[in-house]
Amino acid sequence: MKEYIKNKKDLSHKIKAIYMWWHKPAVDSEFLQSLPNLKVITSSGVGVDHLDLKLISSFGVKVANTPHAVSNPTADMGMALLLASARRIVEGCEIAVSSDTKYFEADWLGEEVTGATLGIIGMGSIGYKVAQRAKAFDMKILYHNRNQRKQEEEQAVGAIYCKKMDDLLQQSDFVMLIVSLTPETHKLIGKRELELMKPTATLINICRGPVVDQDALVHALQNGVIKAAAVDVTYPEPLPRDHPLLKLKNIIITPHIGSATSKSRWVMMENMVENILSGVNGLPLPNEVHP
Ligand SMILES: O=CC(=O)O
Repeated sequence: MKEYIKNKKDLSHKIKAIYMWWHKPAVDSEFLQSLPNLKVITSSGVGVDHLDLKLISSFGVKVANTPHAVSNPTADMGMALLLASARRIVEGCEIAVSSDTKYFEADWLGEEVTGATLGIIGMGSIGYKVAQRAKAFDMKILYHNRNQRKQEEEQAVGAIYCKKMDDLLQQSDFVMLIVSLTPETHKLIGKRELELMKPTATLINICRGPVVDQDALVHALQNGVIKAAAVDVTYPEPLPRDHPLLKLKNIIITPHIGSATSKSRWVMMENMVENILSGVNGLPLPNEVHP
């Protein structure tokens, strides 16, 4: 795209808005300088960790995202990973299709989700939707968040606030990560945090790979520090084919598909169009993200 714009000087002056589809194109100062009349950048999805918001704002350009498109399907994905991990669905599928029928005789058990404790780290809109789903499974819900939710919101899903993340880690059977990736949340879960978790617990990550120290996770899964993990995100994506996580039986890895539903893609496109139309017409952006 950069090359295209460089070769089309007349066009670059006409561009007022761009949409970014899954973090592309890369936006840096050279790119911003080449588009002097740019007013708005709208990014697909909710995470904006790929954008330097301060830099973009210094060029007088606004940024918007599409949070409403992704929250339901990503919450569904969190529950899908939780259930799949607890009931060992992927392994079970391998057993069912295996030619080795001896497998069927193995003493092979999963964990019950009903009544188990779910610890949600990051109680934004996706986190809250996970809590609504978990309530229907009669799970006990703990959450850690920068700000405590309103009492009526907590009561509606039966969620208990843990001011200290450590308390949540120590008490949960399933810990689900749903935070934005920022300098504060980079490697939020490392060796110390994994060691605080129960040896029977499962870590689920549906936000961003670098929120977990992946080397520490490999060590924890190899040595029974925690029981299992289920992650929709890693670093890098995809993992190199010889990565130690790919060799483990007690992890489920999916290829960053939290919002990958046909409905979500439609809503995303609609929301991006709304953001662009508002931005080029000088109106407030429906989903502006502030630096
Ligand atoms: O990863 C997906 C998103 O940021 O929406």
